[in-house]
Amino acid sequence: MTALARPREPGPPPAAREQAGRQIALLFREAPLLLDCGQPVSDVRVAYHTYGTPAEHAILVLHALTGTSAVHEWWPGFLGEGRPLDPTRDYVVCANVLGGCAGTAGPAELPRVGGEDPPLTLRDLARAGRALLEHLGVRRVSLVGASMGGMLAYAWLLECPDLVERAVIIGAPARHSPWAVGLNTAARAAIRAAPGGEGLKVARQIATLSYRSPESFARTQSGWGTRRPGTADITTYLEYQGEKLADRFDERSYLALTGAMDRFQPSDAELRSVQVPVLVVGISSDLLYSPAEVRAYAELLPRGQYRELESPHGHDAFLMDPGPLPEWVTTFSRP
Ligand SMILES: CC(=O)SCCNC(=O)CCNC(=O)[C@H](O)C(C)(C)COP(=O)(O)OP(=O)(O)OC[C@H]1O[C@@H](n2cnc3c(N)ncnc32)[C@H](O)[C@@H]1OP(=O)(O)O
Ligand SMILES: N[C@@H](CCO)C(=O)O
Repeated sequence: MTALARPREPGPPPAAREQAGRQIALLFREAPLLLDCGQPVSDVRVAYHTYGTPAEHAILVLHALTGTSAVHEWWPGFLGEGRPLDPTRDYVVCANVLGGCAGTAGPAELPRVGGEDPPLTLRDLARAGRALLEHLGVRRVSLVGASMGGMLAYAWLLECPDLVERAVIIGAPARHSPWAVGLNTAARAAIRAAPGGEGLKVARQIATLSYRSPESFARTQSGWGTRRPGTADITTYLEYQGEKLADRFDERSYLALTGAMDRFQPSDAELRSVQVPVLVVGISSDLLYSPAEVRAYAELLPRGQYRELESPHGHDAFLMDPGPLPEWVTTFSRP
């Protein structure tokens, strides 16, 4: 990998905002975390939020690619009394993933391999999450994950079958298709070609197109010149989304996490070994992970069920147009 600009001190990127209620655990002090690449890592910092009263059973929320542990910020409609993640009856836990940039140890704090950031795997991320659960005294979990969080739920099902009671996987495949790897390849190439933030902006523009749909943008961004004379609204929208991500996210985390998603390639036989009930939700207009692709993985799971969220807004419908999703999560995620 070409050296990326903006070398900085270990820790979250300067732009990362402190979040209310965020807690930090220092894990792997006595026995190191052994990454799948063979590197041991000690003293791993994990940032997390909890909601509700500590209990042996938790609902573990697994966030998407650029997400954080602050579920109340990015999924407010799902968290609260009477909602799917109800702190008056559930113990809800969400941790920023290993390799992320919202408080948990990111690539700059992990050992380099061959002069590069370590090739993290989703199973590494699950093992780091498992250590947090042990730290919190949690013995059984229901998983709720969307997008990268949904792929990470598949990794948890395979890596920690003794802990997982059930899972809700939203808008996620068990393996990345060539299409998904290709989109990430272009995004990473943009970051490497223009390190220091400019490439990350382009990566976000590419990703944003894959997170929505032609109909979604026809409905919301069909104007011209609303923000800048003579310029299509979709152009200024994508530019703005790129700026916003570059302000809050770290390019090395983007490379690490998209790489971890791409290299997660469990076999059909592994997926057929999953013993717990799993609700898999596809999104009707998802261009990144088609509903047919998502459904095919549900059908490999012995106790998989499939439902489809009808929305014109594409992959990000789980954030912007969830429809009946809260009800589905409520009925499925509790023991
Ligand atoms: C599951 C997870 O972990 S996700 C967590 C990490 N990700 C995030 O926190 C971001 C999640 N949010 C999103 O991705 C989006 O907000 C969505 C998909 C939920 C909703 O998308 P949208 O309805 O397009 O709203 P979005 O917030 O992206 O855009 C609105 C912003 O774009 C601006 N905007 C809208 N149209 C234009 C335009 N044509 N040109 C320039 N700017 C524009 C608005 O002024 C607004 O600005 P603001 O953010 O400063 O208030
Ligand atoms: N838009 C969300 C979901 C992408 O999968 C994110 O940025 O994390």
